[in-house]
Amino acid sequence: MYRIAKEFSFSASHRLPGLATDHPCGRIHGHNYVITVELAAATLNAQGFVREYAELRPLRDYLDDQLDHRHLNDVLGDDCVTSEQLAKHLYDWCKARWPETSAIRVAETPKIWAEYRP
Ligand SMILES: Nc1nc2c(c(=O)[nH]1)N=C([C@H](O)[C@H](O)COP(=O)(O)OP(=O)(O)OP(=O)(O)O)CN2
Ligand SMILES: [Zn+2]
Repeated sequence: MYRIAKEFSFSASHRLPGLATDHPCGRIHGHNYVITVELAAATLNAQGFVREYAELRPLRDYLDDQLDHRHLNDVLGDDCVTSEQLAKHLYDWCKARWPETSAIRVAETPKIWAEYRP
C-alpha cells in the first residue's frame, strides 16, 4: 500500500460543552490547529502518484474560508468541537472528494493529536 500525507493549519476558538464547570476547556479558548490528511492506494496512477499533492488544495481553501479565525461551536455545532469530532468531520469532507482518503489527524498543540481512521 502507498501512503501520502499533507499538513494544513488554521487558527480557531472553541469551547468544549459537557465538562465540569471548573474545567478550563469549558471556557472559550483557541488553538493553532494542524491538520494532516492521509491518502492510501494499492496502485499508483499514470503519473506515479497516489494523488498529486496540489489536488488537495481545496482542503486548504475550506479551512481558510470556513474555519480559520472562527468559533468552531458556531460553525460546526457543539457536537463537532473536540479533536476527535473535527477529525471525523474533515475525514468525511475529504473522503467525498478524494476516495483514497484513509485518515485525518488533528493536533491542537504540538503535544497532542486525535485521529479518525475507519
Ligand atoms: N480526547 C480529547 N481530550 C481533550 C480535547 C480533545 O479534543 N480530545 N480537547 C481539550 C481542549 O481542547 C484543550 O484545549 C487541550 O487540551 P490540553 O492537552 O489540556 O492542552 P494544554 O496545552 O492546556 O495542556 P497542558 O498539559 O497544560 O500543556 C482537552 N482534552
Ligand atoms: Zn481546546
